[in-house]
Amino acid sequence: MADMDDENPFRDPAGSGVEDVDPINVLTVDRNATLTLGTDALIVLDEGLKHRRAASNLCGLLPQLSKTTRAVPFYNVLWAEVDDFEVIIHYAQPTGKKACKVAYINYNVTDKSLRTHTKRWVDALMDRAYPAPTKRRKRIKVLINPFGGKGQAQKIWTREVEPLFAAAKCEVDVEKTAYRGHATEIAEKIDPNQVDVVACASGDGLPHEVFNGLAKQTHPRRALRKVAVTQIPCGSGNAMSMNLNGTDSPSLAAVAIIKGIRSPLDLVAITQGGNRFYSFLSQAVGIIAESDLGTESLRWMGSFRFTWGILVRMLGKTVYPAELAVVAETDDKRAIHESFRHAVEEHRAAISKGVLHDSDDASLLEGGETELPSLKYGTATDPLPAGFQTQDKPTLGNFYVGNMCWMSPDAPFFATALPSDGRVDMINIDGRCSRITALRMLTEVEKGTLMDFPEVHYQKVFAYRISPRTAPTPPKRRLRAKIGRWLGGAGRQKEGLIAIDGERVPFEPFQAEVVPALGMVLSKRGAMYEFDGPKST
Ligand SMILES: Nc1ncnc2c1ncn2[C@@H]1O[C@H](COP(=O)(O)OP(=O)(O)OP(=O)(O)O)[C@@H](O)[C@H]1O
Repeated sequence: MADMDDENPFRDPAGSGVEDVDPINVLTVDRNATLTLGTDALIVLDEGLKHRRAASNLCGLLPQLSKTTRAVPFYNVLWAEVDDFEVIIHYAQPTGKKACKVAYINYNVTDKSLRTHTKRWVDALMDRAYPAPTKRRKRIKVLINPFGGKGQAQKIWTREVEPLFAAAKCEVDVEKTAYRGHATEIAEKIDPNQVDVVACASGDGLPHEVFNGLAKQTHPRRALRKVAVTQIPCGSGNAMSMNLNGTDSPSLAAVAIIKGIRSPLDLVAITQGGNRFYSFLSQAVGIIAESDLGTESLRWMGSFRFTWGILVRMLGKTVYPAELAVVAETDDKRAIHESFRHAVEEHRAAISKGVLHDSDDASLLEGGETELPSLKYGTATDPLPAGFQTQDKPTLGNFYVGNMCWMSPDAPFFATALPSDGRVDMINIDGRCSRITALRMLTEVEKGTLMDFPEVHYQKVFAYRISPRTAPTPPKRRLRAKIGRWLGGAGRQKEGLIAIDGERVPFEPFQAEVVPALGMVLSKRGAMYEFDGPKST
């Protein structure tokens, strides 16, 4: 894809390959204009552009524009068709670094002998705009959470996203969520044969509900495998879009969805008490859960409340005691980096050979396995099975488990996370680590190098059980603890917090196990997140 290695998907590719082009790639539309299929982009060469622009040139006061060519990366091309002899191209035009809008190119082919060539040329443009295995004209069920983030989801959808989906001729069906849990109910009833994609105009709460709704269908495995879950970032937490669309801009995310490749995603089966559900993003006990869920009274701070919440608790050396039992693959950071690098290289090789497959697993889709896989390690209330390594952690500070890399726009906590490697990445940090180190960690998170701190225990994990306890406060420190809680926004909080995909669950033991490739998402790259790996080892 044109933008695979580039932050800005709308760059004009340098050297788009107009020299030495095969005549089959050139469409002469009139005496002065040609459209050429370059290496990465459509090249519009139009002598007329010069004159047209000159006409609005404020009586010659502005310097004459001489630009007669422009390049539209194939990634930006949303649709192309020919109607009689009129060639119509819809594309996403950048409007600054973090947004785009629909624009059009229209030309009449004047030479009537070119009918067959024109048709072939337009087909070839569409093939480049949607290289295999990208599906065209996706059937998208859009769910809008009118209260997500700053309550702008409806407006964002109408102004920024809907026109792009329409220009790409996607089939769209829109529904607003009316209450908590509504997205689960909708997803439970979706016909997987009629819907390719559920796009959640929301934060990470709706995708969580949609995965769990699909998991409640009569043939859940099939539904989870067929319907790709995506996010149009409109919430306060937009991690899914950061990881898969590479952006938290709604319009750029819309293009990423239009051009997205179906990619399997591991889901994490969670059991707690009698409940069973799936997590797609993260589980947190302690500082992260508290900074996310326990800072409601600090909403006036905007997104800074998370950082503030973490700072106050870190500086107060807050601990969250728990018993932790883990089935891990490894905690050797060098080996983890190494296997991540290997996965990146394999993926690059697959792209350069053009062997990215569409992830439609025929055996699952055609009447194969349709039920949810049974739990390998039982539930949180069963006796702990063999194979779990148990440790008491009386001074645990941060327990954070991620299935994706980015947890927020500046925070690639889990630098080596992969979408479907059958493992989750687990971070444990002792709450007594020095304040200076804690501050350094906070500032290093954005580089993706948190895992390299010796104080950070980092593991690749298949399953775990955590049983958190409330830390007793020694009588002498009660006042200090109270002030700390108040400063951190948790003045009225009575018990500890657990966040799963950013949503609160009861403060009780839970067990988690990775179910490889159970879910389906759309991604820009296939089997990788939009993160180029940690900056050091
Ligand atoms: N109409 C509605 N009224 C109230 N809650 C809703 C409604 N629609 C969806 N929700 C709930 O809102 C929660 C948060 O949604 P979402 O993740 O989209 O927004 P957010 O702003 O990122 O989240 P948060 O409020 O957790 O910061 C979800 O659990 C969802 O079930």
